[in-house]
Amino acid sequence: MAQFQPKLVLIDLDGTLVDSVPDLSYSVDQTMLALGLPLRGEAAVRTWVGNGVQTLVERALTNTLDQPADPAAFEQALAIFMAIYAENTSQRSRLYPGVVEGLDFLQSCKALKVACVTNKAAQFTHKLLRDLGIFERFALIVSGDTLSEKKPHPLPLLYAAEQLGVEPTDSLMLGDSKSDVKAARAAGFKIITVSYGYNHGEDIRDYHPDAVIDSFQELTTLIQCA
Ligand SMILES: O=C(O)COP(=O)(O)O
Ligand SMILES: [Mg+2]
Repeated sequence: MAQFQPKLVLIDLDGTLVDSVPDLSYSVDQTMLALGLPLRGEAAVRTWVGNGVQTLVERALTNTLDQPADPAAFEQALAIFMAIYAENTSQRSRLYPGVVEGLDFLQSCKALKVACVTNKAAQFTHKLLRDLGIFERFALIVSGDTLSEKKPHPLPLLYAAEQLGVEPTDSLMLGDSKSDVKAARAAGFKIITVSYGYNHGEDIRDYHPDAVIDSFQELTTLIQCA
């Protein structure tokens, strides 16, 4: 990708800023234990994260990526998971190496706005960002339950751009999954993905983002301050 001069960078949360799977898989397994179901383990949960809390619970219940769960069992499991994850949102989760340096670089660009767009529900998004010390870094946070649609729908990206007064053609999404690529393409944003995140067991390169980075520190070579 040629060097890009965005006026807005939207950053995904799970798998991009934060390795949140240790807390998510702990909470999934505690939920399974409470329901008398087999534990699912961290490797499976890693392939299930990225489409919001409800889809994660449905996948955990069915032990599949795409089978529907029984509605009553789902409601029960969701309530248990929400209570456990509320108490286990951040203690096992970590910022990926290079994230702080990358945010420092983006925030050194005076004309650049930085926001967070995640499919994670707002109550968990805010707590996780606060507990890891980066809540104040974002001009706007759009969570999975902020709007009527989540990524891969373009609405959260278009909403953020509109709120911050930037055109989609001047905007860049930074994410880890095919939902981020699809949302960015549909919104008319550029898209850079990280190689280390969660993409349902698939190689993110197969979705043809504009660039793939191994660390946020590589942003200094890809992005020019406008
Ligand atoms: O699935 C989730 O809850 C969040 O996923 P995201 O931060 O990668 O959008
Ligand atoms: Mg993600």
